[in-house]
Amino acid sequence: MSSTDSPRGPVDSSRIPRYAGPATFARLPRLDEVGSADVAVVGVPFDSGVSYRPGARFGGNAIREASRLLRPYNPAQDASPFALAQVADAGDIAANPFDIHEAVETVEAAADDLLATGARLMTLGGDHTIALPLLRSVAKKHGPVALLHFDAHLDTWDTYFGAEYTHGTPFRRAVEEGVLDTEALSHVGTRGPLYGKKDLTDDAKMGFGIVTSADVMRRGVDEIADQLRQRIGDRPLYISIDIDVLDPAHAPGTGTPEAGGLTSRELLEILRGLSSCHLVSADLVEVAPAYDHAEITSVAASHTAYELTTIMARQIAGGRSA
Ligand SMILES: N=C(N)NCCCC(=O)O
Ligand SMILES: [Zn+2]
Ligand SMILES: [Zn+2]
Repeated sequence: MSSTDSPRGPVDSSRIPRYAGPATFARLPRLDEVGSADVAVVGVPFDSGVSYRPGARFGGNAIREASRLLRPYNPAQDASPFALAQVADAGDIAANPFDIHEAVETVEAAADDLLATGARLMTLGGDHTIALPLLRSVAKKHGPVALLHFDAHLDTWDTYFGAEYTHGTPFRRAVEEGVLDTEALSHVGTRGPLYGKKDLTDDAKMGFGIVTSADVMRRGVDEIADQLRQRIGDRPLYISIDIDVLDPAHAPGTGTPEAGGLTSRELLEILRGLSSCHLVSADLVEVAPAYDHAEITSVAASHTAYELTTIMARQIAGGRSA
């Protein structure tokens, strides 16, 4: 978007029924219709890194479908994100489903290209493997970034079946590669059985702090958001959200569900509490629509991506650099 143009927003659902036409995120224009964007919503239909149920390759398009009902004004953040910044749907990155190493390279290169245009990324997965190339790309631009990782799982395991790139291992690789600022790493919503206590000690050695889903329930969303904000400070922040951070009642459509998770209300409120953080890009992964019911999961995901997009748009409008 050139500085003189105002952003092109979503299709007006009071004139064209919201269920008409092909789905883009929030009925926004495609990136090729607007030339460039401040926030690029991009899909990565890739799920060859999963350890249990497959199907997250269909997540991005399910979120786009569910996002038809989003409206332009976000009262929770008192902002009209699509008027504050040009947000556009950049389509999908074509990652090779039969070669994980090649797919990881493809995602990194495509993210590099989008970031080089000055856009921030709101990536719709895909499985959690894709966080690694996205973090590599973001770190090339910003240096090591703070990470807020919302997930039932740690995803700092070493390998599965000898494979280093899987959906359970991206954040260990990211720490090893130096793309994360190890002073500001937090998991939020962690719960469920582990392979052993060593999973936790290894994770702590990498620098991660853990806010369990029980912590969120006991201490409440405001206190948790305050604590996270303090840890992040002014650092460039990347937020990675695995939809399985939500309880299976709120997100049945995912590959490795664990009981006892966050409500969608808790997740959305914690994110709103982070609106002053310097959010440089974000991903939302592990939506697997084949296990969903009545779009429960993809509706929650669409609202989650909307809050993240709103945070980025407000900062862009406030003059904060990408
Ligand atoms: N859903 C993600 N990203 N990871 C789960 C890996 C859990 C496991 O297979 O042990
Ligand atoms: Zn997970
Ligand atoms: Zn995960």
